[in-house]
Amino acid sequence: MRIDIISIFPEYFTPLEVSLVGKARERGILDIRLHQLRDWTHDVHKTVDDTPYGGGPGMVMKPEVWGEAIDAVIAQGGPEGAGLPRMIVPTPSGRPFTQRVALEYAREPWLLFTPARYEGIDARVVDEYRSRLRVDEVSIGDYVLAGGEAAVLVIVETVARLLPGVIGNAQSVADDSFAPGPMENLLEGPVYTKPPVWRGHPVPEILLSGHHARIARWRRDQALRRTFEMRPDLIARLDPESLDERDREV
Ligand SMILES: N#Cc1c(-c2ccc3cc[nH]c3c2)n[nH]c1N
Repeated sequence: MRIDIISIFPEYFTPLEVSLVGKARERGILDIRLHQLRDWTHDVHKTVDDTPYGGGPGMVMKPEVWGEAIDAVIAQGGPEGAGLPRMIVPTPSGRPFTQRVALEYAREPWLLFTPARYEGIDARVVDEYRSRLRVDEVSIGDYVLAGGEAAVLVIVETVARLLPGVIGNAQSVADDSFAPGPMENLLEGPVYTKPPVWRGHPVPEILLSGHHARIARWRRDQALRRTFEMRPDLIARLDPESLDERDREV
């Protein structure tokens, strides 16, 4: 997968050089390219923003600069056969970024991220590229960041771990909270490792039993309880068909 990120803070993406994403890049699973938006300005101050039409606080990012930058990245071409990139615009007013959306993105050969700053990008940029590309305006949550870069970090890491070969144990991905399937809309329960007792806190006996069916049942019970406690809104979204008799008792 090829990922291009255009930003006025390319240094914000240093975390993508380490850990899981960094290793995926070293192994050639991910090709991430960073671009400094100011490289497409033409004034001595490298201006990327201006005052909003209609008045109001803050500044708006200029369409000309973004247009030249996006056109240049597209012109570089992507992976063979990839065609044009899917453009992802982080914004608090976007559709929710969920595990299901991440799975969609993980199937794409080429993603182009355009994280904004200030009050956002002139709306005509999205209008322009919707006529040429698939453009997604997405939000990573109901709170307001100072810019889109942190959202790109979240999205890239979430997508990268879904790529074949990135996570050693594919079952771990399949067992994720929110992963489509038996765990969709369920939170993962508690996890434990050695020692069997730590500061007087024992590991639940069932986990030491070696009885895999009972352990699986216990884990599902814990997931249902945790979801009920922490995210009752998700319980309402559970498909009743996916619940067995035991689930209904939890
Ligand atoms: N995604 C997302 C966002 C943002 C966000 C995204 C872009 C900009 C540009 C200026 N401020 C921004 C906030 N806030 N909260 C989210 N869930």
